[in-house]
Amino acid sequence: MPGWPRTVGGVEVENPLWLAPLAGITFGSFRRFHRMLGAGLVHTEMVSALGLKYKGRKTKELLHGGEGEEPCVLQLFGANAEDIARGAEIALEIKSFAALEVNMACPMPKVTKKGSGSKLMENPQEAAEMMRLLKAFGLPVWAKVRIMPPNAAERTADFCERLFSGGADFIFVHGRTPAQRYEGTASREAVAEVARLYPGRIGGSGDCYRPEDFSCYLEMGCAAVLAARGVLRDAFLVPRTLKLMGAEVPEEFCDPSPEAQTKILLELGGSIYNTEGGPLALTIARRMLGALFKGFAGASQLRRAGAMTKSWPEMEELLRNWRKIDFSEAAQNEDM
Ligand SMILES: Cc1cc2nc3c(=O)[nH]c(=O)nc-3n(C[C@H](O)[C@H](O)[C@H](O)COP(=O)(O)O)c2cc1C
Repeated sequence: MPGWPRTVGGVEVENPLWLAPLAGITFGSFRRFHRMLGAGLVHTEMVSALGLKYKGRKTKELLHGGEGEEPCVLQLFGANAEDIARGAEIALEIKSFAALEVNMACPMPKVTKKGSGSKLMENPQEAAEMMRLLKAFGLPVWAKVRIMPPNAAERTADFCERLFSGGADFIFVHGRTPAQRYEGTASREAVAEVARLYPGRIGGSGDCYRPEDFSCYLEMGCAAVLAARGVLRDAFLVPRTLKLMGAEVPEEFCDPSPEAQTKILLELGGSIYNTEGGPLALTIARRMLGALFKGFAGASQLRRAGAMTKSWPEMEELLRNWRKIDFSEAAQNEDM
């Protein structure tokens, strides 16, 4: 992309469109997939610092990644700075990361009731201490926050200032308050207000579904933007946006034929099957069917057939053969 690569938040990146942390989704194969499609940086899903501390095998599996995903940022969640630091220490014994990030944004009760996620926005001292302790690992230290509710004692910018004073190198601001969870509209203006105060140090998140959503955050002063639910609706959102921004993007990622999309989904599913296992391969492939094959004849029948598959090998078989299947009979029956 013109003017890139550049260093943002202490990490060298090819472009400012990055894959967000998504719990249950941004595991290794999914991260590699989106790096291949062009995302400038990827995130792990949020990983429990306490889970790492108590040697949870499942927690450690969340870190698995491998070649082709770099730069990858580790996102941790926890309620106190010591736990976060210990979690980071254990994680870095397993794998290296481009930066260490703390989740101060998750609004879900199972996270906030233990003092983690967006609950940390009510505890700025502990949040800043997390940044301070993470600095000791010599990697860039990042945080992801939400905008403050209107009645809060501090403004979003005040909270960010505390994190920067603690040593934060980069902060993502999601333009929803914790109480909004994932409902309503994200306030880009509230994110931009903070971005204008800290040029180059704020990333934006919230309601990025179309190329112009990403451009808007960048034009308003954000140094990077996160692709989150948007890539679950349109798998090719990032490459299409990059192309519009002037990046060189392989044509097969911008206007992919059904065959090319099938190949990509088979590769992703196969990689998940081999690395993370069959049940996850099936779940993600079903989900991705909704984000692929838009506008092609037989796509809705394929989605329906995919929803009926009971294992990844069955789904694989369907994907290999769907162009040869005559869905017309099924479609006729549906029309009746
Ligand atoms: C299924 C799902 C899982 C998420 N998991 C995380 C997470 O692990 N860590 C985090 O900081 N944010 C998480 N988020 C929030 C996203 O990273 C992003 O900030 C949010 O979805 C707003 O962007 P969007 O409106 O473009 O989807 C998650 C969101 C969704 C929908």
